[in-house]
Amino acid sequence: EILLNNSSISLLDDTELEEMCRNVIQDLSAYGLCVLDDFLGRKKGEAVLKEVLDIQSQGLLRNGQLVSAKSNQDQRIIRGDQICWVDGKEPHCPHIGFLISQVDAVIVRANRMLDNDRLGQYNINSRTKAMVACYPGHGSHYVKHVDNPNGDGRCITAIYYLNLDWDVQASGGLLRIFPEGWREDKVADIEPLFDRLLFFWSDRRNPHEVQPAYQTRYAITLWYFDSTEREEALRRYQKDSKY
Ligand SMILES: Cn1c(O)c(C(=O)NCC(=O)O)c(=O)c2ccccc21
Ligand SMILES: [Mn+2]
Repeated sequence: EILLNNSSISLLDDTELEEMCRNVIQDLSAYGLCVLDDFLGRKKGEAVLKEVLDIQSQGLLRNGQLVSAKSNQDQRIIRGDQICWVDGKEPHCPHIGFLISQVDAVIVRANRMLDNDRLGQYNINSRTKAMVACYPGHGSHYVKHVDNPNGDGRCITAIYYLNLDWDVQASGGLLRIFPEGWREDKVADIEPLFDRLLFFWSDRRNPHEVQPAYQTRYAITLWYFDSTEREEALRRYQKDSKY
């Protein structure tokens, strides 16, 4: 995992950053999720997209390992996603690195703003590498799951979407979150729109699924660790911490 450096420089000025973090904290506390649109702006967003397309054209995306699913009768392909991990320092993807630094800046600041150094009950000081994901279309999807069901340390999932002019009616690919505590019939449907940044608690509060996509669907995901839960998890599973 990667330690956050508290000096992540934000594109935003301090007031704007403070304002954005207040919004993130409020929404996470109230709904368990937060959507920020136009996070980088069109130009920088397109530069990130171009780097992802380059990664894909170089064949660096590997087929997402099959999820050992229970007896789901008709679902032949459990997941058609293709992924690769990027730490953002690589010379061939400076803009992905820039995106990561901007998300880090929000998390670092938000972590500092609330309850003397804690985001809610968390203290975040590290994260995973960035997972670049592509759903190739043809109905590729991701079954309902929880990112961190067993306390592996991950507390916030951050997903940045890269899909220009995405139309869910035609192309599917909706992220449907089933937030714990919401009324039975209430779900959060998030469209994977270009330059959209989504935060949500990574634990059992947010089961979610990616509905079948019929166009190529790109996203970059970062998972942020709570230091206490992470230390505990590393003690428990020293060997196989895959991040
Ligand atoms: C490809 N992909 C995922 O797309 C999601 C996920 O929940 N995505 C939500 C989304 O893209 O809106 C995952 O959670 C995930 C976890 C491990 C490996 C691959 C994974
Ligand atoms: Mn997930």
